[in-house]
Amino acid sequence: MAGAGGIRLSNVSKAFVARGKTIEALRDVSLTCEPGSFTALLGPSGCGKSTILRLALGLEHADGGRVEIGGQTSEKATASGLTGVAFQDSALLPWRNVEDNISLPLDILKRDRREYSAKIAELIQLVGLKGFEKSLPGELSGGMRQRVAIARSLVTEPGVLFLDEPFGALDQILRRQMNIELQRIWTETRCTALLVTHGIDEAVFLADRVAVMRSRPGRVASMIEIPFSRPRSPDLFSDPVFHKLCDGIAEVLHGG
Ligand SMILES: Nc1ncnc2c1ncn2[C@@H]1O[C@H](COP(=O)(O)OP(=O)(O)OP(=O)(O)O)[C@@H](O)[C@H]1O
Repeated sequence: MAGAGGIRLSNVSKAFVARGKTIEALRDVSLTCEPGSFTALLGPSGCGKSTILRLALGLEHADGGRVEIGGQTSEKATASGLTGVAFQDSALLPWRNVEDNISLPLDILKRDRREYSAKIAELIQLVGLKGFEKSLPGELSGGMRQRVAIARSLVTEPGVLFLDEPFGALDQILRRQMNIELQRIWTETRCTALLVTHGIDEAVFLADRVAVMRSRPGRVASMIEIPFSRPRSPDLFSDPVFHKLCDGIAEVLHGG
């Protein structure tokens, strides 16, 4: 790994103009994720969570403030392969098999895929897809496709990993399993992770800190430290202290 880089947004603002109307997606957002930490972003629909990720990936430009990834601009961080990203809909190319989908970022960054063959095999093992190397996305279940997306996000050995509702389309049971797997994968890679999610329990289970956002304009309303030690056991999901914390976050989220 290139070394976990931190994520720093300082007083970031971003507005969009659509159909003659200005939408203030983010106003004065500051967020710092220390190297190697796991942060979850929770908030109502439209509060600007994905916009933060898009700014951090250099896919959008802030109107004001600064975005730094590992001390670099987001564009430089993305171009150097410091960042990895996995989206909700897995976004796999249907004509590429598992191995070829995982290696896609290498093609984009014009890296020699042959140098990564051991890494690709290791990632396939890490996400539990050994034996499916040559399978096409259409031959995989939703959970397996998301595992491919996670493996793909890790192929450049990124120091910073962005996850935009990676398990949002999965049912509750599979989602829990994937949460447990993601914890294991993150523990092995120790990259800096920023997870966008609508799941309070998912955020509390995985993160060191949960940032709760509010909308119109999008802003960080509260930062909650998660006290549970690691590794976190699946039993945590049924722990009364865990539930109390989730209930407290739900109150903050719903404006309590
Ligand atoms: N390209 C765009 N053009 C116009 N408006 C946009 C654009 N991208 C985002 N927005 C607006 O900015 C606001 C924040 O959007 P964003 O997708 O970041 O929210 P979100 O918190 O990720 O929502 P969700 O949880 O529903 O995915 C919304 O009001 C959205 O309509």
